[in-house]
Amino acid sequence: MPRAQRPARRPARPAREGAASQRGRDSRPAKAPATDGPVLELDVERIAHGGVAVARHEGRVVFVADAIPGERVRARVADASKDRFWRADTVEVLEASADRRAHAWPEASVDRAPERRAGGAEFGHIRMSRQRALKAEVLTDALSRFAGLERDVVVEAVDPAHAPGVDADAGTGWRTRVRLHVDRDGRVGPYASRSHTVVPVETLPLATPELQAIARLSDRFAGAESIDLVAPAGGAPELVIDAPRRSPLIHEEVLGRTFRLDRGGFWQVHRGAAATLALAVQDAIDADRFDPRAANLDLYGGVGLLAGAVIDRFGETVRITSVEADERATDHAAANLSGTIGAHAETGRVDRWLERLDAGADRLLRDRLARATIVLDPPRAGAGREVVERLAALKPAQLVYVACDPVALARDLGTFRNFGYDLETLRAFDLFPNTHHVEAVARLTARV
Ligand SMILES: C[S@@+](CC[C@H](N)C(=O)[O-])C[C@H]1O[C@@H](n2cnc3c(N)ncnc32)[C@H](O)[C@@H]1O
Repeated sequence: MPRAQRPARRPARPAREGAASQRGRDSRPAKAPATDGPVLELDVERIAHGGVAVARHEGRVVFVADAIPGERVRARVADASKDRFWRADTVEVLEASADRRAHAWPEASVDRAPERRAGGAEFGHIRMSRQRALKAEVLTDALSRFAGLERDVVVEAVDPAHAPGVDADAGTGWRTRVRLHVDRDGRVGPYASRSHTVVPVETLPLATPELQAIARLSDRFAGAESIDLVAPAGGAPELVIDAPRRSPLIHEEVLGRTFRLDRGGFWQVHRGAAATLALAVQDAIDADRFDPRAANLDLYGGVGLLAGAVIDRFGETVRITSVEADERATDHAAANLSGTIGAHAETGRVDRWLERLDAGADRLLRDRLARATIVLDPPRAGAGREVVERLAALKPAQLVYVACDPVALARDLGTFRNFGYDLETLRAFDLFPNTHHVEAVARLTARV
């Protein structure tokens, strides 16, 4: 039976986002978009990073929401505060793309006023194959602009075998974590796009069927701030009112491995994402370059998902250290990897941890690092120049970079190139159907 829990006291607000994305990076502006801006007729040219498309009005770039490249739309200007570009929301489609479809989440549809559209499904009006093609374009464009790499990318759908309950054709039923917000009247819903306005909803089609069943969307939660819905693979779905900072343990199961974690801790959101990424990392590692006795690393390791994937591919003799900033997650990683003698989990910020490693490494350790495979899965901002420089200086045999932001990935690949590491393989996955988000897994090796 699903359980509903309420802590005795209101906790500090956890640093997590709304329904649009739940990977722990916040890009919401503080203000609600204008509702009285001018309406423009626009020819939509191409897709941009961030789920909007590019059009032009009197020479100025206008980023348009809820449009598809090739369409002609009427769009209301929501933000004209910048000289270089404006933001606008489609209010009417004058010439529709052949790829336009009825929105996967009617409460996010262009039929509603922009400020009443549920956020978190900004590609829901686009056919699935075109959604993936647009995500591929964004990735290709970012690689070209920020890394100087000309490369075509295919965005792969999640294998249905790893995603029971997910409707792959509609891109629905996949979200195992949903954060909803509560308005002043106690009504519950996601924020509207780019705002803090709560949009009460009656449906949550992107959520897994078990979360849809327990969501209590017509209830009033007077005095509460947020509602979290969590559907772990290894237990009952839960509805949590105002999640406490310290949350109880849950279990996730991935390809025969069980992971324990905090209910409020980081975990991949799509029902099939953890398996997809574990397999993709296994696949990305070049076995000829892999040395189980080397000082292998799993950076930004969370509760040890990807270290576990490395061990599962290469066996229990693997030595690997998982590094993660969150102490609770590190504790779980230590427990989750405890079956492997050579696996360790350490708490630390990757930049500082690498600095200490570099300062203290003797010749033997440097040799083990030079034979290492380093997996890194940073948050949305990417690893950044300092971490990339430090990693390249260790001269590892190969790196496997898991990325949830195409521009951050491309920037870091550009830096890696400057320090002698080239992109060898790249795959991309549609782990966030009906949103603009895309995940990529890249292998880098030293230029010879
Ligand atoms: C995208 S998640 C990946 C987690 C894990 N690889 C997985 O797939 O479950 C990024 C992780 O990095 C951690 N993190 C964020 N910034 C960090 C930093 N500077 N140093 C170490 N860990 C960090 C977060 O707490 C989070 O667990």
